Amino acid sequence: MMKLKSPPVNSLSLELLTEFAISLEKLENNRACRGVIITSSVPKIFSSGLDITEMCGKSMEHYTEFWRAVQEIWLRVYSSSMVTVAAVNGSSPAGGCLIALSCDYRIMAENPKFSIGLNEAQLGIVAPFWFKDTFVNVVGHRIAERSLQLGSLHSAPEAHKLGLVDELVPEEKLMEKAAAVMAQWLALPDHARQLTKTMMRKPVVDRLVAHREEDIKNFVTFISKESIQKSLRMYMEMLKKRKS
Ligand SMILES: CCCCCC/C=C\CC(=O)SCCNC(=O)CCNC(=O)[C@H](O)C(C)(C)COP(=O)(O)OP(=O)(O)OC[C@H]1O[C@@H](n2cnc3c(N)ncnc32)[C@H](O)[C@@H]1OP(=O)(O)O
Repeated sequence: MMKLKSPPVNSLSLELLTEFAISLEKLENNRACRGVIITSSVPKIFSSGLDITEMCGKSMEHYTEFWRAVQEIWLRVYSSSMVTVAAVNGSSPAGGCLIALSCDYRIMAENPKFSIGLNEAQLGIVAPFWFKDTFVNVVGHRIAERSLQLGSLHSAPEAHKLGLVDELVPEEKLMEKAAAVMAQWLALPDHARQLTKTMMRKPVVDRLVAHREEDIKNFVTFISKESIQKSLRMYMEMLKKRKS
């Protein structure tokens, strides 16, 4: 099991992304480890997505390093040879949702206050093509298009209805259910499951691998624009105001 632990909201900072990638690599290289449940140890939050402070007021070099780390975590989770189950025990906007979408199966706590979705448009930013591709592969084109254009955050019941999460369970049963799902998936021979997973996901993975540097350049150019920086600052201020 891998528990995200970076209070207060598990925002995906460069440090957390790097630690996450190292831990995944260790598991991946351990032949005895055939599956991983990804969850959070922060109450009510799975992950608040990318750490916005990493994308505000920093240098081009920093944005480059940060975005490479975001790509890396997606490549590792999405193309993992292990069975990956997301036990979504709290809200999971944007990058947090991407982590869950990249797993093989998603179980979410049945709490209508928890929300999940790719809400980038609400921040004035655009989800990159590989976020979009991952989303489309889970929910289909129409639902992904509407949800992305509106930057929707869906409540847990709504997310289940849309197929964004596979199952809802009472919070106290989440880990038990995740373990049961893992056992079910691990009952199959690894090679058949792994080859099937690769067949289904390879086109999307290859697309980023082929355009990785271009994608970084795009991100750095986009995020460095004063208008985008202004939107992000305003969004952070809104988060802080909402609190007080
Ligand atoms: C070509 C260009 C491509 C660009 C693609 C970019 C792709 C990905 C985008 C992202 O992932 S951007 C991140 C999107 N995330 C969000 O919109 C979530 C924002 N946060 C929230 O909605 C809430 O914080 C929460 C997660 C629902 C939790 O609410 P709660 O009430 O429990 O906590 P808060 O009081 O709101 O927050 C505590 C503390 O954390 C700060 N914070 C929250 N989220 C982030 C974040 N993502 N990054 C950095 N910091 C975050 C928040 O401001 C509070 O700070 P303080 O006021 O305590 O200093």
